[in-house]
Amino acid sequence: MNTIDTCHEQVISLEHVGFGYEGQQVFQDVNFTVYERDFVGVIGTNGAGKTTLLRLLVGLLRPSSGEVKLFGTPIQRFKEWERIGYVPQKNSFNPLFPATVMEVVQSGMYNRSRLFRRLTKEDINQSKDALRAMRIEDLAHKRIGQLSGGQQQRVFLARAMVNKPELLILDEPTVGIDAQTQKEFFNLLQHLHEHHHMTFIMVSHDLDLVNSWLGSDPKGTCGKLNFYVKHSHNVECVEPDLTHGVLS
Ligand SMILES: Nc1ncnc2c1ncn2[C@@H]1O[C@H](COP(=O)(O)OP(=O)(O)OP(=O)(O)O)[C@@H](O)[C@H]1O
Repeated sequence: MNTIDTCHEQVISLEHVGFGYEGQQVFQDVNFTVYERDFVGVIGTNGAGKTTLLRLLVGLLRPSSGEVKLFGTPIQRFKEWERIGYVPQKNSFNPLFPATVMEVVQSGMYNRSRLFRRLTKEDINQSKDALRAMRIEDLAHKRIGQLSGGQQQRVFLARAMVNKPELLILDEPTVGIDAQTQKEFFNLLQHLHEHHHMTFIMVSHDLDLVNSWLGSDPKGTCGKLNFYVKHSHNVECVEPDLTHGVLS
């Protein structure tokens, strides 16, 4: 996808990828590459295949042809899922789900190797930082099922960011979130992209936002999908927390 800048490692590559549901072809022969420190905005009409594309990238769907690679490894052999944060479209918790907001956010820190390990003080500070980034510190001890849809979405975003993933995959992340929080969230994403060596791929219906941030010229197309790409070469911040650059 980003044909100009080859100074960084490949984070995602799709090589001749095809996919269809029960005979209905969604993609054919898709080729693109996302490099470290790219921010990719994916725009397309309803049904164009945006969610399907992201589900292929996180291994929830398998391509019917071609190959998906993450960080240079074919996805069927990829194991380092803690390097990736994913926020699917339209999450919601059953009102009876027993976990608190803090527990849901901290569940983003577990992977197979850490499953039975106690959280360290640093882990706890990191989870508080993610809650602060999404302005939900005051909800930390509430049950997730009792929150509004927009509040729950903020919890999913905090959960995806708690490990400070190298690649963040977002499917219409701010649907249902109020305007002020959306603005703060996009400021945070922008800062993380520009100064924290993170790579992003985000589906959005907000063409104005994508154009104002990533430019009005798509760098690639795949069927009915358009990819807008911005690459960062900015100096990186040394501060480890998520919120230092954007929130007071
Ligand atoms: N589980 C499924 N089984 C069969 N067909 C599906 C399934 N999920 C999606 N599709 C079809 O695949 C195509 C792409 O769907 P997808 O959800 O990826 O589109 P999208 O671009 O994310 O749409 P939207 O903007 O409405 O969210 C659509 O024609 C849809 O009807």
